[in-house]
Amino acid sequence: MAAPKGMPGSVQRLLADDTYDYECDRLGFIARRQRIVGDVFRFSTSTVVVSHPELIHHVFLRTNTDFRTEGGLFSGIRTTRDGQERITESIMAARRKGWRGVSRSVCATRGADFLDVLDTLIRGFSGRPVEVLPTMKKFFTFALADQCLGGRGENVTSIAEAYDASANANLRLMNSSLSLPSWLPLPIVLQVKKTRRQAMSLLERHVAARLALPVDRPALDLLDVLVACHGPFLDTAVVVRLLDVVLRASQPGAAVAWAVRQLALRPDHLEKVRAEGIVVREVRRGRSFEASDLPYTTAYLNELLRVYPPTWLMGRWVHRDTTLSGFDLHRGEQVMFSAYHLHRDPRWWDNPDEFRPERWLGQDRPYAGRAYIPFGAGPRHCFGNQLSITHLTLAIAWLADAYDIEVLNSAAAREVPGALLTPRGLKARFRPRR
Ligand code: HEM
Repeated sequence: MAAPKGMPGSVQRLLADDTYDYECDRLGFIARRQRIVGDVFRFSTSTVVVSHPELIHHVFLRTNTDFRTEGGLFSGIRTTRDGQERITESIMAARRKGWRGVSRSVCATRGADFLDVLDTLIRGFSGRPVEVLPTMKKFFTFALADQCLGGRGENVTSIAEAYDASANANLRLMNSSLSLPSWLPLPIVLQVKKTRRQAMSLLERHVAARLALPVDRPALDLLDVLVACHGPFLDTAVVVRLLDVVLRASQPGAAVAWAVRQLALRPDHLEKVRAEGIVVREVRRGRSFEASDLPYTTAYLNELLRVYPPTWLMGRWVHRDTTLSGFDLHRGEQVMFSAYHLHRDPRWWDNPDEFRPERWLGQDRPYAGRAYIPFGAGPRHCFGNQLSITHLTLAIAWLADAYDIEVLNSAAAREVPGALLTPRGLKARFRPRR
């Protein structure tokens, strides 16, 4: 495929592109290239990186037309063009039904259950050291499975277990930046396929049982919404979509892990979150809730997602030949952009390296232009953003209020920019305060 003419960046080196340099230091590599080359640069013959918020926004807005999100080998069960089209249509149909994540009212009424499960889990460790990231990922997998599939009281535990195994295999695969062909019989590829098949078959049975219920019923969870707009789409498309949704539990899991680390590092912020503890205790007793009831914790979460965006790197496939900022892009190429770097760019933020939740408490947005994208933007922005904001605000407020948190290896827990940005290896102790 011909490279776009005139685009700055590496001219292909013999047998290599920038992959090696990138693999040595992903975050540093992007920052350096952007500084030296500019806001658009070529990473390899088929990949372009953009860093300017307006250009990123153009890509977001032109998704579903010039650009596509689906396209990777493991983004869905079907990799045929036809299958991808159906999945895209299924998602967009659910969005047309008004689904912007799980509705606020459903989130609110389930707040007490959510906190009960979190508290039981953390108390169960009885002050012993906890591996924070896997614990939180697993917790959110169960919380999401409940919210997306279990609104009618079905037991979704075994589906959540299968999802957890599938998510772990998937993350191991995605942490590698190599594109592995799906037919290659490598253990990791086989593991991804096997765990996904297991989760799929449990899910298919769950969906079939739900489809057998009367049609005119109120939507209590995401499955109800997808079933309602199921219409001409295959059941499998619904199932694939659901699998994808619950796999996203790793993202709130990563965000809470960052919160645990950050709260322990900054007792001044911890005290301000604790000052809102009374609200979260009332939620646990059944009071309904919106994130705005906890203004400081909400600001804290915004800052956390700025400095440590779990989806730190996003991308689009070029669906049809087009241009971006005057450069030609060809079908099949990829455009990548980094929320991490955008959120720390001094052109759009004051003192971007400072972790300061207070920047979110003023009347005005604390950034210029469109420089804040933890949940993406445009027609394919995050499906679960409302749910995540609700869950994360509650979880952070509860952990701060109910526990003394001691992080055991803050310096050693590395900022790992794999498929997600995570504090890999973080360990902490939680001691009940009352
Ligand atoms: C801290 C939590 C989360 C973060 C930071 C996050 C971030 C994102 C981002 C940045 C995107 C857009 C990716 C892109 O444009 O390429 C996205 C898409 C998506 N998110 Fe989330 N997400 C979170 C939680 C969730 C949860 C809990 C769910 C499930 C309910 C979810 C479901 C989805 C889905 C289904 C998409 C794809 C939407 C589409 O293709 O139309 N996310 N998320």
